[in-house]
Amino acid sequence: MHPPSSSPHPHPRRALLIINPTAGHHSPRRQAAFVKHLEQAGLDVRIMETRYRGHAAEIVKIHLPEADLIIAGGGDGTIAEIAHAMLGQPCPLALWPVGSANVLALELGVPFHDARNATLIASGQTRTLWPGWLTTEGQASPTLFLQMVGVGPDGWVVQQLSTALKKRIGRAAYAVTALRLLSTYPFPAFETDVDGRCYQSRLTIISKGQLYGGPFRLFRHNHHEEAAFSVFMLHRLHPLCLLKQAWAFLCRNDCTTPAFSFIRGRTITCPGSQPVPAQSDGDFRGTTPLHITSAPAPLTVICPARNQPPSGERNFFRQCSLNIGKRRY
Ligand SMILES: Nc1ncnc2c1ncn2[C@@H]1O[C@H](COP(=O)(O)OP(=O)(O)OP(=O)(O)O)[C@@H](O)[C@H]1O
Repeated sequence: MHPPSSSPHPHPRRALLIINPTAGHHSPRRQAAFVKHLEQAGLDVRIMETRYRGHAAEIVKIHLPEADLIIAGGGDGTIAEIAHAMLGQPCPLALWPVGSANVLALELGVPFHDARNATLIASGQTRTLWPGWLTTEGQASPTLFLQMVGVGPDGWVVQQLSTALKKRIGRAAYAVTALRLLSTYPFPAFETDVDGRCYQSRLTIISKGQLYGGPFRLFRHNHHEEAAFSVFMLHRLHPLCLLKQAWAFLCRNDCTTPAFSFIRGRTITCPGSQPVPAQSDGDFRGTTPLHITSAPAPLTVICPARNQPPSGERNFFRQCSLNIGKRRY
């Protein structure tokens, strides 16, 4: 049913590079060097910089017919915005990961070395991904996501995050904001319905990939090429359950505490009698009630062939992440 997942794309030559100049690791100098690498690899590059949120989608709508491929220069939010505007088109999407977290690029094994990435982009090696499709309360139309959705404290942290702080200290801004959770966020319980089964949760993470918050591996499986998701739910805040889970995590044991669930699902709904904040791919998306399913069409993305471990997994984190990876999803 799904199209072939890994194939070379025929002669992509006219590249449209759409750049978010406010993204965490972008600089004009790095941009000039990257463009040179792309040109040396044989691509004709046209550069367009965004001026505001939503501008990248407008650029795609206007200039897509003149491009053989589009390169999204930014973080996960900009990539998702561009991917949404390209959905259903045969034109492939390449990534230039210059955001703060770049979780999708880590997940897909896109090189962070710009010369190597330019060579990959020119090679036209693609995979076919099935993005997620999120609708939240008050949203006129669904939002595409490529990596994950967080509902509850995760959504609250992204909602409260100061853009200036993120620009100054990068990913650490999430941790600093998260410290305020304990004093400010009420941790309400809310319903999460996964393929018709209903759970009580205080934090729900719906993910296409394995990584969370950068190089941390939370899930064992990767569903980028399937119309499915991994779902993590935190059911209880009982300190003993949390300690038990933390201990099992450190000892690399499986843990049967009822505080957590890892399951797989295709359709997720949080009906929400009270509004609970949600984020997708690092941007605040509103509140519950929300509904998640797969996007109506796949997306062709230039990246290495599958079955390589996520490129961002570092040794220390690999040790930790293997623990949680041993568990369910
Ligand atoms: N010129 C712009 N000014 C302000 N916001 C922009 C601009 N261009 C894009 N955006 C929006 O900024 C949001 C965040 O940007 P982006 O994801 O590229 O970088 P980041 O937040 O540094 O990286 P990451 O998502 O990996 O943490 C995106 O949702 C995007 O739509």
